Amino acid sequence: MVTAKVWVLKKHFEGFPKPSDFDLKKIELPSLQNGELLLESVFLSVDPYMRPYSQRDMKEGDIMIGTQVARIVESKNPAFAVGAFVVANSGWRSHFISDGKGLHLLPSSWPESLPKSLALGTVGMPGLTAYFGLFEVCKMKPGETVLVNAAAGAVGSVVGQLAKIGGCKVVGCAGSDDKVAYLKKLGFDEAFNYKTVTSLDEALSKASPDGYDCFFDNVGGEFSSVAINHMKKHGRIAVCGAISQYNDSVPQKGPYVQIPMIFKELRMEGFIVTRWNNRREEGQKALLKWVLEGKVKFHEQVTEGFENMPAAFIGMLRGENLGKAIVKV
Ligand SMILES: NC(=O)C1=CN([C@@H]2O[C@H](COP(=O)(O)OP(=O)(O)OC[C@H]3O[C@@H](n4cnc5c(N)ncnc54)[C@H](OP(=O)(O)O)[C@@H]3O)[C@@H](O)[C@H]2O)C=CC1
Ligand SMILES: CCCCC/C=C\CC(=O)/C=C/C=C/C=C\[C@@H](O)CCCC(=O)O
Repeated sequence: MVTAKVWVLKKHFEGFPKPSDFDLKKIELPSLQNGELLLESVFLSVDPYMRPYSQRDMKEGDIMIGTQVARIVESKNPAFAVGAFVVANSGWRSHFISDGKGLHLLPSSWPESLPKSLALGTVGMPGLTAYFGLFEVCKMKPGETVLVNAAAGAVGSVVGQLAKIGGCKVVGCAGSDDKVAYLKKLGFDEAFNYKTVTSLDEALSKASPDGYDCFFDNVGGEFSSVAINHMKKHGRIAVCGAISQYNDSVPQKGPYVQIPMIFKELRMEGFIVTRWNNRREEGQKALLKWVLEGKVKFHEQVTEGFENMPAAFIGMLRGENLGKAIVKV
């Protein structure tokens, strides 16, 4: 019998999640039935979506939602060999049993030199979000100017690098000087710390006096209300996330955007990356190639220990991560 450790949502979050909102429990796993496999989580992802989704999809006592890279420990399923690695969507669990549905084997071309945790970040859901958000929603063209916020994060850092590969000028913002330095290292043309600029309006004008063709919005709120006024005519806004609002107990009341939308004839489109689940392989192949060519660089904020999952999650929401926030079991 294998004892699995799991993190449950003890209490729905009110404002920022607190350690006391979580509970660590143990579950005895049964023996495998035919067709089943036993897996152990090796890397787990902590992502912003968990904050709003927990409110919408979970009840108190549920195991926290999330994805992991897991190793197959025992298998009664011929499609999955012991020792292979998969990406699963099984939540905050140290071990779990699966019937194989919803498991994605890591591509056989996955080089030993590359950390398998990238399958949760740059070459996984966040990287695919950047890929499809840029190519399918922003529809960026060479020579255009792209703005991205939360730019030093899992999604934003890939957005900026893909935009550079696509021949664009790239402006990014992040919440610390270290993150800004990282953006410059990644090749962003302009980068600023939105927490320390005296005026966001001036910072956006200085970074691109002619304005922006594409705005990849990860943050929402006040930033977006200002940024929309810096869009060029026929600009496109990809509404990817609104992390500035996820932890609000009382919803923010933003100024209205209709006038710039009309006057500049903007297109603003929200999206969820699962829209392109049928093109997952295409995106992963392209991202893996760019990583191996050194054209897309990555950084992971790795927290050691399953017991530190809540801390890693809260830390990410507070901006403590540079690059993808990962927990190594
Ligand atoms: N639509 C979709 O399918 C998907 C959407 N997303 C969204 O993309 C965004 C980025 O996700 P991801 O890359 O995984 O996360 P990140 O790795 O970027 O981590 C979150 C970052 O958000 C920034 N942040 C947190 N609070 C605020 C705030 N109040 N104002 C401004 N910035 C803040 C912090 O960076 P900083 O130091 O810059 O403040 C923090 O590091 C999120 O909104 C997420 O929900 C992600 C995946 C899929
Ligand atoms: C409930 C209001 C949601 C508002 C928008 C919030 C977040 C956007 C975002 O971050 C979306 C992330 C999408 C992730 C997609 C795929 C998975 O890896 C997560 C699957 C979660 C699930 O559906 O089980």
